[in-house]
Amino acid sequence: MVYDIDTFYQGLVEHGLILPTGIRGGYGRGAVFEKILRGFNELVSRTAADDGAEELMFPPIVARQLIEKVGYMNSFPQLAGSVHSFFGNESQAREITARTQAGERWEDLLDITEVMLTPAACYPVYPIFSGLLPQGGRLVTVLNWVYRHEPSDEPTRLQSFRMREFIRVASNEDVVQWRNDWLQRSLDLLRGLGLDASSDVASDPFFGRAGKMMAANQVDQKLKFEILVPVISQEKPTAICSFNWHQDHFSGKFGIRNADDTLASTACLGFGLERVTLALIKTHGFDPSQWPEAVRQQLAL
Ligand SMILES: Nc1ncnc2c1ncn2[C@@H]1O[C@H](COP(=O)(O)OP(=O)(O)OP(=O)(O)O)[C@@H](O)[C@H]1O
Ligand SMILES: [Zn+2]
Repeated sequence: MVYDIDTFYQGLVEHGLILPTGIRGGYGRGAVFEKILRGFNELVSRTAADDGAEELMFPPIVARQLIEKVGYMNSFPQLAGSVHSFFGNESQAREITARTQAGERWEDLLDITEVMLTPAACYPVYPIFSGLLPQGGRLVTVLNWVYRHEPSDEPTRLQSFRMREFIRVASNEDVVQWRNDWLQRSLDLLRGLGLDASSDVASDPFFGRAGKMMAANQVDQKLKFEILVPVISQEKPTAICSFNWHQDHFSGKFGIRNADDTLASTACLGFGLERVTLALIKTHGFDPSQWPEAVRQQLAL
């Protein structure tokens, strides 16, 4: 297999799988790309069918207060996306028109709104767990568009993409057991699609010098695992699925308690749906009609 970012990108464009928009990491997705992505998402749903996860849906915006409360701006300010709008009067509106027509900067005429773009599909879920959990805790699944400010020419690094997540809230033991089970289940699922998947301990891209220590701590405590598949490089495989154990980070902030009144623990796992789709395309080729029959069947292609 040859790994070259430009050739891969060109191939994706030539086969109509992705549609350039002029935004780095913001290309459109063609019908075939979407069919693969949805096929995979449904395969995940079938795999998890007996778990009885509650399926919830949120818009791709979150309350600014939620972002502040979970400390996102301390950890990942470089990735944040903030929504601003216009609150001014007639003359200020005319000023915007004049400046945009003159090619001048105009954003100082905007103000922040009450919302930010959702950085991870699981964030809106934690506040709804507040209070006393039922015996055995809860399991929720969500699919959402997320935003991260990391413009790049790599087709696997997007500014906006979809995450299919499962979020478990329960006692420490139950949450860790659930995470371990799903790590193996996800590996089996991805290998069953012919992907060269392996797992490893990982860390989040925390900002700055203090962030380096947080990342080291995360690795030491094995709080984050990733499943990796070679997509744009053999030496540096791409994370297509992540498992995060937050311990009592969210439970403490939102007052989430187990049925026995102890502080709960949370964990989430997220499939990066575009990355899984790209890993399948890289592995099996640009034309899904030529993919192995067993893979086509599982994805209902
Ligand atoms: N820039 C990106 N472009 C495309 N896919 C991405 C990008 N960043 C992350 N992903 C995908 O999303 C998955 C989850 O990302 P990440 O681990 O950062 O979020 P998370 O597990 O929800 O973390 P947390 O909830 O703790 O913020 C990754 O495994 C990857 O597949
Ligand atoms: Zn998550």
